[in-house]
Amino acid sequence: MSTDFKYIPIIDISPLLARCDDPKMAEDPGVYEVVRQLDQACREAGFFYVKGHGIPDSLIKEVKKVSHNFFQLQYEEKIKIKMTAATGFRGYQRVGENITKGVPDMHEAIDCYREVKEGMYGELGKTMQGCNQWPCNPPNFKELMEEYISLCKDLSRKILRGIALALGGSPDEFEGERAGDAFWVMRIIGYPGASTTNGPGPINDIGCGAHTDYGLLTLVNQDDDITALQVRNLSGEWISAPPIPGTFVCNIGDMLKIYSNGLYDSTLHRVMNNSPRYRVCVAYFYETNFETAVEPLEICKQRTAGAKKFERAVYGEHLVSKVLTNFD
Ligand SMILES: N=C(N)NCCCC[C@H](N)C(=O)O
Ligand SMILES: O=C(O)CCC(=O)C(=O)O
Ligand SMILES: [Fe+2]
Repeated sequence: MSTDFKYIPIIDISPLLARCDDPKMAEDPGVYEVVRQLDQACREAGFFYVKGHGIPDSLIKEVKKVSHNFFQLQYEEKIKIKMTAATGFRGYQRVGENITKGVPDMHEAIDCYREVKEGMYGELGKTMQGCNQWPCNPPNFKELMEEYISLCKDLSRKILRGIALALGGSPDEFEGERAGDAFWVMRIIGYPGASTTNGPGPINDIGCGAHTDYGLLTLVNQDDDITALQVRNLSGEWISAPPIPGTFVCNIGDMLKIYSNGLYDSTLHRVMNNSPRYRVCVAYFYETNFETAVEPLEICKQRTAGAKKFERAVYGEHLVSKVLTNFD
């Protein structure tokens, strides 16, 4: 974020998607217009809504519905897929178990990651080794989520082709060695309603404390009717990202900040569910290849001559250091 934005722009990306795998996509006026809007949104807010994304509304809704149903179960039931170090930090965590900047978050969640097989990524990959743990109800929970993940992955890749053009690169800047074998994370998150935070039990109203996301691009599928996600602008004001039916909220992660040499920032955001109702959000995080060393792109260095140069980082190291400090 580098401005005092007051709202988060909405971008209809359908012209980009229509020409996305055409090598001449950059010459298309419709694509050009989407790229211009992406560039502006990424510079000004680091956040934007996408509509015209092509993921069926029925699937988007179903994913939230089964998530609500899971969180309504008794603790004994949810704990059957408990997240532990032995499962590569995959699975269910209770309210208060996730910690942001030292403070327990008022959310429960199921964390999922791309599968990491034994020996993959050597020593670095060890922390994340494991398979996802899925609730057994409904019986198609896993299948539904895997279908959703596959569509989110494809959509993220396509949005990044637009962002690559916006940075002045070629469309496949974030493919191949950089993100051609993208790692991904998905968090199915539940935020109890505000009234349940009175009396014994949860002790603050921060659903998720201020943080930035770790990778390239996040796709947020949030419940309709509850405004809880807030994004910080340059003056430090918290700007709401209310649900807009038919859209995803997208935001830039730390790896894209580095690639762009700070042209685009990974904007701080937090979640406060002040509504009395339980809120669900399913966040999909599209990342670089696990072992890729991320450094500012040459084209971005030229455009930011003299400005701060960001340090080289390895995504997998960044993720592991976060995962190891996210839980008590
Ligand atoms: N994979 C991603 N980006 N997860 C975002 C979680 C943010 C909260 C976490 N406790 C933290 O402090 O990072
Ligand atoms: O609940 C939300 O709207 C966003 C959650 C989030 O920022 C995250 O999980 O990284
Ligand atoms: Fe986030």
